[in-house]
Amino acid sequence: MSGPVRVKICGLTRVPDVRAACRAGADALGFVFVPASKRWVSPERAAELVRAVPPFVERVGLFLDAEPEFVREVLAVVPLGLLQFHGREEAGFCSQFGLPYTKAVSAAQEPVKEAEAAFGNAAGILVDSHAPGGLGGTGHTVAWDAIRPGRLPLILAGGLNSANVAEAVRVVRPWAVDVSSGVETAPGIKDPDAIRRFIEEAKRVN
Ligand SMILES: O=C(O)c1ccccc1N[C@@H]1O[C@H](COP(=O)(O)O)[C@@H](O)[C@H]1O
Repeated sequence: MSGPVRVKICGLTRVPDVRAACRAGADALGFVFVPASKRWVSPERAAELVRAVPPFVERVGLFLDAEPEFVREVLAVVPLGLLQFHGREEAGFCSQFGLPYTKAVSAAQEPVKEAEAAFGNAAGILVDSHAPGGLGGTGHTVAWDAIRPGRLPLILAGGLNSANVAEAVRVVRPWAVDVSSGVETAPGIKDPDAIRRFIEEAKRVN
């Protein structure tokens, strides 16, 4: 890792939360296009949310075993800059949309090195506590000391919050951290104070 860790706030569903995250210094915002998720947003709703995102804040679309036609439908309506795949997608699938992508892998099931071999053209590997095929955003942490960053930027997710993110960054030294449930009062409903505290805590680690 070099410089302060980057922070992605994921699972936004409301314009005021988008604005609060940007004001607090978020580097990236995530929009969940997974119908079974409580944080699901329709493409039209996501387009409205993305209109509230200022320049230089990355807009990330999260998918889980979606049909390629659905990803294209979303891209036709929502100007995303990065795709995040959370299911059993393979590298060929992930790279067909003309946008950089990150691949989520389960910390317990796939070491980062193996993931990098399988997803060599990814922009980064996201380590989460989810099992492939299952839903993410569980709020469960992963065993940080078992994670060995490889050559690709590593994004650490899974159960992070303002009380544990500084320690997680110190142990793993990721390129970025990603949080959803740790800054919420309910799924999809973000708490501006929790977002602000989370970003402060993450970025204070040298
Ligand atoms: O947030 C969701 O509902 C979700 C659904 C399907 C796949 C991933 C999902 N969220 C992602 O899971 C990680 C960890 O989240 P948490 O901080 O533990 O709640 C993060 O990348 C979310 O974007």
